[in-house]
Amino acid sequence: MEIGFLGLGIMGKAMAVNLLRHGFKVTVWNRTLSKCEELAAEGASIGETPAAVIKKCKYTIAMLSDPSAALSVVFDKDGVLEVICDGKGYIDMSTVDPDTSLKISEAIEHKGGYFLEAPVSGSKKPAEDGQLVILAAGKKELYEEIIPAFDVLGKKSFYLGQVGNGAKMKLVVNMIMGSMMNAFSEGLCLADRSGLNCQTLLDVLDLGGIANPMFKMKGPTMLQSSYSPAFPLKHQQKDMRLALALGDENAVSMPVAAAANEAFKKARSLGLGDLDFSAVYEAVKVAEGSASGTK
Ligand SMILES: NC(=O)C1=CN([C@@H]2O[C@H](COP(=O)(O)OP(=O)(O)OC[C@H]3O[C@@H](n4cnc5c(N)ncnc54)[C@H](OP(=O)(O)O)[C@@H]3O)[C@@H](O)[C@H]2O)C=CC1
Ligand SMILES: O=CCCC(=O)O
Repeated sequence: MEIGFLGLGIMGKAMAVNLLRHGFKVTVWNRTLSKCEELAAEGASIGETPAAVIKKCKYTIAMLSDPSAALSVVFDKDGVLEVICDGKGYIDMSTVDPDTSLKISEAIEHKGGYFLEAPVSGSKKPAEDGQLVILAAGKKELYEEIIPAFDVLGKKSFYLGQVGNGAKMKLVVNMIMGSMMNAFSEGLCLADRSGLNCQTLLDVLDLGGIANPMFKMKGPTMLQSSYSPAFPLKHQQKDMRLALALGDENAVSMPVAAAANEAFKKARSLGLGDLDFSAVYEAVKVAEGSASGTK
């Protein structure tokens, strides 16, 4: 199967490499074209524009930062829409809002192409290991045809029905995750300020009913103020913002998520947007007066 891949950031690069290593022919494009070289060294072909990739491949996957990037790659000059046609499939795995997905879907189907949204749960390491959780929605036939690739990229795929449901599911999951990360950060601060050992707190948490992989993985690095990005904080804040907008539309009051969003915004204003989202801990520390340097 020949697959196009648009967007070679933290996730896109890991996913494209995985496809190559499992025998797929992959043609890649990235806005910063130099990032394609590493993939070429793994055997990928390079497309000069999104349109060139679509032209060459029956199926193209996109993994882009946010709604404006997802729209730009489809609608701008040399974009997907210029060449997509009957029989071609476009799979957007970026985390965007349902309206963005719908706009892209309608434009592509208007040209005769097929569209699937398929955001993912899981970060850099699961992307490298093919252990993502795929939240797909849209054209069922395309979902069925692209399963061999999803089986390489993920440990489980869900088909959620009409376009928008994948985006909504992803935003709900990340809204919960962002709120948890804030509660965790406040807990670490409280433990520290009240004279407890934070490592002991991590050990206690890990043995109880709220043990979870995120606390286990991020806790030790947070205690070292080490935030090498797996999931950039600016993207987590984008997801909180999009989830809150979904809450607005549905008249769902989400004071916990709103407070968490404020903390991520504060962290961005402190220049932490490109670090891992766990760096929100530094913003929480600033708020209570015990910030340290980050790594
Ligand atoms: N990292 C993670 O743990 C996870 C991320 N996600 C989601 O996946 C998506 C990608 O995340 P991630 O790989 O971490 O992000 P990165 O910031 O590492 O990569 C973003 C990608 O989008 C491209 N891009 C940004 N703006 C534009 C634009 N205007 N036009 C064209 N391309 C653009 C970048 O190109 P360039 O190289 O030129 O900047 C890059 O390829 C996001 O939607 C994120 O929320 C989902 C699950 C986990
Ligand atoms: O969108 C990013 C999700 C990160 C994760 O699931 O660990």
